[in-house]
Amino acid sequence: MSTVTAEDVALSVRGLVKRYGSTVAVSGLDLAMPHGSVLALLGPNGAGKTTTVEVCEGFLRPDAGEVRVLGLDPTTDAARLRPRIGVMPQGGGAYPGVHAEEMLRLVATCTADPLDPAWLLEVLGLGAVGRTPYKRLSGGQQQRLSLACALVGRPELVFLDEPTAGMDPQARRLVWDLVSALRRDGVAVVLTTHLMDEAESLADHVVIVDHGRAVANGTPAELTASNGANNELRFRADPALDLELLVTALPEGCESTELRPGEYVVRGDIDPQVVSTVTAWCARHGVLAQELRVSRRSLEDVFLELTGRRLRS
Ligand SMILES: Nc1ncnc2c1ncn2[C@@H]1O[C@H](COP(=O)(O)OP(=O)(O)OP(=O)(O)O)[C@@H](O)[C@H]1O
Repeated sequence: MSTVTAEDVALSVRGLVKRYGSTVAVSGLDLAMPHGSVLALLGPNGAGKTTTVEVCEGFLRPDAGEVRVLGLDPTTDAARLRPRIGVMPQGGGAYPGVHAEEMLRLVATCTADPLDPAWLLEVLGLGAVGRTPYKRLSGGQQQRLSLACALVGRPELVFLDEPTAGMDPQARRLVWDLVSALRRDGVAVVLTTHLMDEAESLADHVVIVDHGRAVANGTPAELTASNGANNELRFRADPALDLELLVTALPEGCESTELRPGEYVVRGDIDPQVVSTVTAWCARHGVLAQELRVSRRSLEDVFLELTGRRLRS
């Protein structure tokens, strides 16, 4: 039987703990991803995503646990690892007076076999602003420049911390296409995002993090299909329907909730019989069910179920 070694996976994290004083930012996190795949880290504000990424990038020292990036320890092997990874930090950042192209060329000189900076700027739609100082670029342009800096050294693994935050839909699509192209070329991509559609359409594997721990782990399809209840039936009607009464009419295992006043969901094994039972029950009680539809649970539904609806500070 063959053994999987740290070199066989792009990233391996076991039992990672990171504290800031009395704050436990990461509390025993495990991650693993193969080469040429996209891993999305999702989680509410303060869940520990950026801290995890910064430990993997070698910017923070872990308090406990084992981290291997491309088979190397990011703390002790930083000099060997840096040329092989790309980093797009949250919010970017640069010397305000530096021109976009100047900055990318500077980063390119630090790498062994860089891509052509002028070509990369064109690819990212920044060809026309190459001579523009960083501080005069729009937020979305600064983000794209930051992405260019992460990619110019032909990395084997890229860390993208909220790469499309603040981008317009066109720029976001461009970044999505780029991430897909990187993956096709065998590059591993670790992505943190608050955009569920971004994770759903890009990621091979999703880890939902809360309070520094993984609370769910799987492909987007696995996560949205968990518990065998991968469909749900939604409808709108007058608020405060007697759902206990509705549930007694439904097959065992189905449950119903009023998500917001007048917005209902039935979860369980939604088959034609359940749809017929709900509509018949509504008809019997004089309820007009509007916008009735059966759909797969979204990643956002799963995320909110696991991490709650309470706003994080
Ligand atoms: N330098 C720091 N000093 C002290 N506490 C910190 C520091 N950086 C992060 N924290 C705390 O660690 C916890 C995890 O923060 P982290 O930035 O890793 O979360 P996150 O999941 O990336 O959040 P967001 O989605 O808001 O970016 C939070 O409680 C945060 O306040």
